[in-house]
Amino acid sequence: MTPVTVRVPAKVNLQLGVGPLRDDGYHDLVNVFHAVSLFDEVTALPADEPVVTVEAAPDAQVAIEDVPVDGDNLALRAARLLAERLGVEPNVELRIRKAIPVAGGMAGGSADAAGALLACARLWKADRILPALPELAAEIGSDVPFALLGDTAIGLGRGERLTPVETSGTFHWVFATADGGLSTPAVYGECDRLREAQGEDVPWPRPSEALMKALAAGDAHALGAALTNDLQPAAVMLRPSLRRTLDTGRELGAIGALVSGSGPTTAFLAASPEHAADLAAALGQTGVARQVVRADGPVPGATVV
Ligand SMILES: C[C@@](CO)(OP(=O)(O)O)[C@H](O)COP(=O)(O)OP(=O)(O)OC[C@H]1O[C@@H](n2ccc(N)nc2=O)[C@H](O)[C@@H]1O
Ligand SMILES: Nc1ncnc2c1ncn2[C@@H]1O[C@H](COP(=O)(O)OP(=O)(O)O)[C@@H](O)[C@H]1O
Repeated sequence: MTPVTVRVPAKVNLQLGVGPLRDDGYHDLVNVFHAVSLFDEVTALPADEPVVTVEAAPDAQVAIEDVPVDGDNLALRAARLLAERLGVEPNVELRIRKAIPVAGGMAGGSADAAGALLACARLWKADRILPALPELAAEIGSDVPFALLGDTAIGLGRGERLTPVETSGTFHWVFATADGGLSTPAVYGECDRLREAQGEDVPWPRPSEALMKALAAGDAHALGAALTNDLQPAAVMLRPSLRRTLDTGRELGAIGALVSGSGPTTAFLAASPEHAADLAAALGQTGVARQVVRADGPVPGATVV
């Protein structure tokens, strides 16, 4: 059996509308996912037992020591789930090469899970299961189906019910990663706490028309003005230094700035590739980020390379 390598993109949320807390502990969302050209790679090889290894991609300053290499690894969980569904032994070695920040709000673990599903389906010559992968992906995590799909899409429900969104052209991003991650459940919990303290009813989130128009027109300035993230106040409350990072990016000329998902990575939109290069260089010099990374979107989802 030949090894199979799959490349999977990170995401940034262009709109993250968070509805009330549901009885099952999740929140209904309007989650506009946008896949960007920062990729993890997952290679699946035959093995005597399930095993996972993790290494950093060249030049990527990612905290691989924070990634579990036991049964908690999302890629390994995905491989086991797929094997169970196919009725085969989950005997696979998964080699993960990470460029996506760990616990950074860019869905790196979800990307690895999606990559493992596709790589194992190919390794085990089970193409018949490919149409069922989005459903299996949703069992692993709310963000995993999008990592399979890629490009730009609205996620409803927990974020797993996806509809592609029309876009034109390419958008140019600069990401500032941070030292240490933020726990997704902790950020949702802080969001609930802040809302309760404010005592207001939580409005039902709706897709932003301004955002959809900006995406369809390929209008970066309009997109920058339409970016929203309901988790941002909670992420900033838990990591107050993010306020300064966001302000610095705006002062340096970003046409849009927000926390990526549950954070702590921050995302800055540029008007052109040259603007992105200038912005990245300027942000890098301020020392507000662990690492400054440029990426473009949208890009396709999990792809065999
Ligand atoms: C916030 C987002 C934005 O895309 O991602 P990150 O920025 O962390 O990558 C997602 O909603 C995270 O999705 P994902 O990381 O797959 O979450 P899951 O494993 O499904 O759930 C982890 C926990 O997050 C909370 N959760 C998740 C999704 C959702 N719609 N409502 C929630 O309240 C719940 O506390 C849940 O137990
Ligand atoms: N393959 C993996 N890559 C990264 N994190 C993983 C992986 N498998 C499990 N995890 C766990 O999931 C947590 C969240 O991971 P990640 O997807 O990187 O962040 P986020 O949900 O903020 O986008 C990490 O803290 C880590 O403990």
